Amino acid sequence: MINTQSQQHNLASNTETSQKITTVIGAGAWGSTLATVAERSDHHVRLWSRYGEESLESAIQDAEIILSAVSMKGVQSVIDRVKSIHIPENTIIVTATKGLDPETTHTPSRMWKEAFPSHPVVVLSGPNLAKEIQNNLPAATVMASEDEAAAEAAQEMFACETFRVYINNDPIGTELGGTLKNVVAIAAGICDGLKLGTNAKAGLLTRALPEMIRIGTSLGASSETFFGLSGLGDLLATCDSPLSRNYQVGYGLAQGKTLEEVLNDLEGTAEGVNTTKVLVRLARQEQIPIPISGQVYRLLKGKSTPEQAVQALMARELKAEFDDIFDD
Ligand SMILES: NC(=O)C1=CN([C@@H]2O[C@H](COP(=O)(O)OP(=O)(O)OC[C@H]3O[C@@H](n4cnc5c(N)ncnc54)[C@H](O)[C@@H]3O)[C@@H](O)[C@H]2O)C=CC1
Ligand SMILES: O=C(CO)COP(=O)(O)O
Repeated sequence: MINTQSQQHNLASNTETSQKITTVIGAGAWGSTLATVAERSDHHVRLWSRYGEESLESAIQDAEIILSAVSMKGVQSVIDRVKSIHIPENTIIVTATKGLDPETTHTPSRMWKEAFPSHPVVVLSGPNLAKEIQNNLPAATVMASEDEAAAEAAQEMFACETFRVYINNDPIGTELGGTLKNVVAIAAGICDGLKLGTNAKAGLLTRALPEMIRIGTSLGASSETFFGLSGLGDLLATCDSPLSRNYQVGYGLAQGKTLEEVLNDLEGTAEGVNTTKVLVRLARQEQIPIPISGQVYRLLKGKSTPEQAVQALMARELKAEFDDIFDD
């Protein structure tokens, strides 16, 4: 098992000549887990950490796939570092980060594609709580790319008995499903922390999905993708599990803790905190209604309490369930 972020590891044996090489950048919870998964699939895996001794250049040399699993705040600097090294144009870049860039509002796959326009870029996203996968429990995920051959190569590289990998051709939808559900997971944690019950939770998640779809389709995603593993699938996983860091943030806020206190106690990264801020900016720009995410935003900013957020959502103007259903 991989248990340190401070070293670069060769996870497979030294007989790398006949094996395909995957380099995983970022040895946090998700990067370490994905390195273990690729090793289970019998590939040669290198796990690179910024704290390790091996240079990035040496770690990515001859890699067929470079997978980035760093948190959002590290994406641009990792891109810049990889860009300073020549990588052949057939090297596949896989991004597993679930976040939005606070400067540009762009997704990680868009940032990678802008930096490497000639390289195939694949998004990995799905209901994938790292701890369960580390414990070898079965899970399914999606590799999404406009380049089918690249998605298939990544699928083959990571699929194993306990990790079932699907492919699709909607990278932006796949990426936004996994990213936007982190905001909803904060709301779900609040809902459970306040003990609002099963009906409230079902109502919350069901009404949150159209918010995700409205934003996603405005950015070019297909609405169908949000009903797949990376959308609805990841909503179900993250919004119902105390393993989720985003859920833990909401749960802690519902206990009356401040955001600072919650984040101090948290193990790892809760991307939903930053994503909420970027999402609200995006929604304002595009004039897209996102009432649930908007309440999460107010809460994170300290502008309302969890109880006030619930009241505000329940007191909204009454409306039809689906837009335009009574139009001719
Ligand atoms: N942990 C999980 O269950 C899952 C996490 N994800 C996503 O994967 C991403 C990473 O999550 P975790 O591994 O859980 O977070 P983590 O907090 O455990 O690890 C983040 C990693 O990013 C690295 N990093 C940050 N800035 C960097 C920089 N400038 N240069 C190089 N490395 C840098 C850190 O050193 C650390 O190894 C997040 O976007 C998260 O949403 C996706 C699916 C599952
Ligand atoms: O994305 C995840 C599961 O698919 C992990 O969720 P958290 O980042 O909330 O822990």
